[in-house]
Amino acid sequence: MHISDMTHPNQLHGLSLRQLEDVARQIREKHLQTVAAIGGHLGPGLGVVELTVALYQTLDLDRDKVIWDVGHQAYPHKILTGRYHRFHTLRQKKGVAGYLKRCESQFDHFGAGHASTSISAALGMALARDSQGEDYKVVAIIGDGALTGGMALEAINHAGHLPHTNLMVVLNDNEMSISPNVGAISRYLNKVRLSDPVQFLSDNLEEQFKHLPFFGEAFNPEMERLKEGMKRLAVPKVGAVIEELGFKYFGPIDGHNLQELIATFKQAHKATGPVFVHVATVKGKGYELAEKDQVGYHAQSPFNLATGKAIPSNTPKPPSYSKVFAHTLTTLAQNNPKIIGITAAMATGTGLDKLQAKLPKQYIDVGIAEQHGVTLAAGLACEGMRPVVAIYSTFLQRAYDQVLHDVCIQNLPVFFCLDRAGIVGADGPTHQGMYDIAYLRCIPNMAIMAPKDEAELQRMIVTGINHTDGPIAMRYPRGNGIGVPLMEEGWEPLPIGKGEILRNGDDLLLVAYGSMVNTALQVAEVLREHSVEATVINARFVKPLDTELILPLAQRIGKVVTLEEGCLMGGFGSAVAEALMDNNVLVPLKRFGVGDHLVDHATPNESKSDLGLTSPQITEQILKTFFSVKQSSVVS
Ligand SMILES: Cc1ncc(C[n+]2csc(CCOP(=O)(O)OP(=O)(O)O)c2C)c(N)n1
Ligand SMILES: CC(=O)[C@@H](O)[C@H](O)COP(=O)(O)O
Ligand SMILES: [Mg+2]
Repeated sequence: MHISDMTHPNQLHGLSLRQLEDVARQIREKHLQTVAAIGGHLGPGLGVVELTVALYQTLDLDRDKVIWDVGHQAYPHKILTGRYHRFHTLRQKKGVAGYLKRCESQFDHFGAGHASTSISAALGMALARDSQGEDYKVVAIIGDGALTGGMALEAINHAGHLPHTNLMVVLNDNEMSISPNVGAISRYLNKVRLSDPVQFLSDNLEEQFKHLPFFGEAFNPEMERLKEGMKRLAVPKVGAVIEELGFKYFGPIDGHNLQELIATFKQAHKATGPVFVHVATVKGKGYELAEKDQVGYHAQSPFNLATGKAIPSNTPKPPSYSKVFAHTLTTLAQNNPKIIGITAAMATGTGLDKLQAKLPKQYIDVGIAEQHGVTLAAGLACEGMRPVVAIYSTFLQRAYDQVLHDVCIQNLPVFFCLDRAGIVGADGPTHQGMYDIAYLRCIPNMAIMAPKDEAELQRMIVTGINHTDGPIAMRYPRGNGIGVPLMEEGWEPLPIGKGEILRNGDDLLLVAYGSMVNTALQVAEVLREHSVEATVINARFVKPLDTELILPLAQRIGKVVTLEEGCLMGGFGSAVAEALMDNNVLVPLKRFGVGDHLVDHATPNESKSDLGLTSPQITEQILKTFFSVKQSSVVS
């Protein structure tokens, strides 16, 4: 069977073990070739090739449901479910998504992207099945990293309390999150991984019993109860925690041994109630470089398969915002032991691994536990520490009540550094940093700022560290800075709530925020060619907004445009609009940002173009709206 002919996972049924092993080999090859060519998540999917083939061989995916946690590891799933021929479009505009999407395939039973949701969704489907008198299997596949997320534990708590609800949870335990996994649960699982399979020991004891005369042959309920009790006592307490939580535990099993996987899944399918199958895998399995550097090969840009090296880009690029953030914070932390950097399993993505390396005592990785991380920071702030929560804009959504309830209501000095704020590109709608301006701006006590470039980022970090009157949040985009000179130290803090005028002009007021300030300057230059002179303001803060600067200029110039890389509803433009209206400055205003719709996976430039957020598009819209200049007369 060639996987290019596979359109339905049920085609795995009836294949011999050798044929299944060949299918696994082909999938691994396709996964490797594709990710090397176009980039994406490499290690996670390599680790679940056999798990996917074995599980799907024991399911009927015309009826049964499979829910992958996160979904970054589900490339084998995509290859087996009819997307082989489109797989080369992975994470590209209008191509195959990087995570599961219900609208993409009948076999993507639940979408994700954010971790720790699979067991909740699976339990919901199982309860729906039972209430409708249906009879199909529901299986959640969750990684050991995702299992550190509170939602997963909430779902286990619920499922374990429903002894008659058939649900399988498959733990893909590779001892890794993006970085090495953290926490007591991970430690326990690692200990269990090293034990003999519970099932094997239990069956082995059963065999021994048969040779003991007093147990006899005839079925005797009393004796059965005695045997079960002795087995429970004799079998080491591996998996005991899981069993005590109401799950029947199977494992740990070798996640790359198809025969063992298939036998265990078949046995586990026979069990009733909640079932937990613990599968020990190797992240990056089958590609030596990824097995050796499991952090570095979690995700890759296009790379040379033979050397493992990223394909070099032709033009040298400025440092990334994350890199500048990490360097600046680490430098400040060296002189301030109260600074504690907190990440929720995103040490490499945020750059906090640099702080960890230099000042491990001032670094905390809470695992995929954003809610815990924020309230942990609140506790640290209560006791005079200077907690800095480095977190992607999209992942802070997971801890919204903790920001509001535990930090802002108590007006605690927590510094939130929101990376990946704005359009992120290939990760698509689940990862866009689209909403942080809106979701934070409405919370009392929160100050909110965004730098125009990587040099101002450094000044804002000092500003945030020094701001101890209450909580403060700073957002910055994914990717490289714009290439301005950076200072090694001695960064000057900024006055809270104050913007700056970057350019003067009497015909239009351009008020820009964060990553769109550079765009505003580009727009102003092109407008000049149409004899339109614009004033450009770098707002720096959306809360408090610098109304002393903005309102008089708006009143005098009489035409206002706002620019932000975020949702328009409740965003920066809304803040300016509210300030104009509340102060009776009734002038024409046009806001540029992201409308009330999701932003799908594409390159950031493709998304900006689709959203009308490129400089030429904004210029054209301004000329048309305010200066009745015809379309497409704009020099691009
Ligand atoms: C709520 C949330 N926080 C952080 C992330 C970023 N993230 C993506 S995959 C990953 C690690 C997941 O580890 P695990 O579940 O063990 O899967 P593995 O990569 O090991 O296959 C993290 C932290 C996320 N997707 N969702
Ligand atoms: C699957 C997941 O959520 C992370 O791996 C995410 O894709 C990282 O995003 P960046 O590539 O922007 O760090
Ligand atoms: Mg893992």
